Amino acid sequence: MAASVGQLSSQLVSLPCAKLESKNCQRSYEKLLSGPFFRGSVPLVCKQLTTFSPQLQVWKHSPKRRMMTTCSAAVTTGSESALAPKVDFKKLQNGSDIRGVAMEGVDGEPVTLTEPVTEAIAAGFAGWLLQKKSVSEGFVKLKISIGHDSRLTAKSLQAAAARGIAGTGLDVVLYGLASTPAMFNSTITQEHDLLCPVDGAIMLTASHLPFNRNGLKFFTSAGGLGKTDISDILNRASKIYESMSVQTRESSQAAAEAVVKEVDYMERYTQDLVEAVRKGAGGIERPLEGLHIVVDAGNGAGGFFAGKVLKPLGAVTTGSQFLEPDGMFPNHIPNPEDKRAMEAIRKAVLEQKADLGIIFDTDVDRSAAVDSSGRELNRNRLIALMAAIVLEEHPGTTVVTDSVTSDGLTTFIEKKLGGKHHRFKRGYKNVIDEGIRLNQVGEECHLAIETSGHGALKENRWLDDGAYTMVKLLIKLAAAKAAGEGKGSEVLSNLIGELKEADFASELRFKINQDHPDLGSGSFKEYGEQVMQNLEQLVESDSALQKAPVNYEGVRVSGFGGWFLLRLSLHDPVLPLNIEAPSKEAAAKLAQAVLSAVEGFAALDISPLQKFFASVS
Ligand SMILES: O=P(O)(O)OC[C@H]1O[C@H](O)[C@H](O)[C@@H](O)[C@@H]1O
Repeated sequence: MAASVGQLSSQLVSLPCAKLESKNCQRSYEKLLSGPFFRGSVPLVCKQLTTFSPQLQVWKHSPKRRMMTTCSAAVTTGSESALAPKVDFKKLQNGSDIRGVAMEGVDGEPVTLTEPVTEAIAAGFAGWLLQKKSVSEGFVKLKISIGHDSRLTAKSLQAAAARGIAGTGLDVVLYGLASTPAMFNSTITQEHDLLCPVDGAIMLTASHLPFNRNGLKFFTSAGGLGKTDISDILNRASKIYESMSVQTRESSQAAAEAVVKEVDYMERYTQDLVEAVRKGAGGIERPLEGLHIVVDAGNGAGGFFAGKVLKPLGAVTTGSQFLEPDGMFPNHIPNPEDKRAMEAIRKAVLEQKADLGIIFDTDVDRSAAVDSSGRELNRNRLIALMAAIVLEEHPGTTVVTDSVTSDGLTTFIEKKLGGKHHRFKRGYKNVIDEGIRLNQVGEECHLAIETSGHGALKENRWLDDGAYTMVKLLIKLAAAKAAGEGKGSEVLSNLIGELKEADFASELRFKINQDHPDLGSGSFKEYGEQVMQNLEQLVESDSALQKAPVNYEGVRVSGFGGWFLLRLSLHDPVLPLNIEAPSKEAAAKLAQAVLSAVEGFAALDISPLQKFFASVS
């Protein structure tokens, strides 16, 4: 662990010193320094590099280094001033996650998730956990595991989080590069040699967000923490941060040096995935023998899946791509909802003539697939596929999804599969919590899944695990192969053969300008509500349009053979509009209805609608 990282000033960017030792990261930094993000940030980067020069031997021969070391920017080392910036911890909350800007590099995005802030948040989590556990179990020395994705700030924030926990008197186990679901699993794995189960787990990740961000997710054996607990932790963190001094940070550093241990937990986690496929395939050791499956990890944390899961199961993985972690994400955004990302894995499948393609987001809580014909199995199609598999196992069960799912999906789940589609709200935590709630009130539900690719199964403790979602597809594929049924991934494609899809689907996002006088003294949320109320009134007076009889979020309307949903974004001052229709003309009619309702709202940027009309005319 890089101890001197602990002396970093919060005003400086956190450089992942350990990461710079790898060629990959060196390349990433060269790219960062010569790329468009670097403009205007020279003095700041110089400051950091000067500060960290002992650890930056690796840059000695880089031509960029001369430029950096000749910069006259003052060197800042750890001091009282390191904690001077006031931090609004509440602003770091993003639903049930914590997210912030962890490094410089994007104009107008100052660093908010510094090392001292991360240290305070981790200490806040430790305090929260201590309170929970001591209430229920009496005093025991608790352990917290920490893992991270491939981000450039991963190592330095991991060190900061370790200090925060150790300073509270708890033990710390570092996993290094890990997946979000693996972190949850570490709270339930029973294996003394691995120091498991841990009492709490932290994953450092900002999912698919740009390279300069990072964040924290928290788990206990009861699952991921919810919004209320995150607010509580941030409250505690704010107080801890205010009382931090050089002395307290030094003693946390000393505590960390004494208690931090490292463990290869991913070895165990991947073994569990391998065993799950073997078991599902009827106990065959290499059930994927003869299948060619390519993986695209988008340079996130999911590269393990090819070598540690697919290969031991017998699959050929030639042509798998972007498996090496690289926090600059140089190839595409690791996001199975992203068109470029899906195109990249589609191309790989077709070029390799592979049977299946698998793609993960950065921290592997989301995934999608591509069949052997190059058909993308993401969004509604992935939900339909998972519903088909789960409903074979649990006839009649309810499937909970987010709000932007299609009407075709409802028909498929209810008419073809005989299940019940419960279309709920956007947000993976909302969807998963609703699945859990339904079971509690006596409605059987085995699958809760979002179009984003977050999918959670009751059989997997309601954990949204992108790797486990793929395990379910692999079991199906292995069974078909053993039975000599179908070629490639036909068995998967056939399962959703009757899913009706709209010829036209689009998502437009209207920004609300929070500084616009039209907002008056109200919030953007209130403004968004007004827009939606206006739309609702207009729909009621238009006989061509029908409001959805059951709806949990925004305004969902059917008409002209299609539907639209206007809702408030979960996090941003944005109103996203989803439209699906049988033709461009029908889509234009639906969009026209929305336009008439929103055009009077001056703070709303409706230019995406104008562009939309231009594209469909
Ligand atoms: O409401 P939006 O801006 O579309 O964002 C909604 C999305 O936000 C995050 O990415 C969550 O992880 C997703 O679960 C959620 O669906």
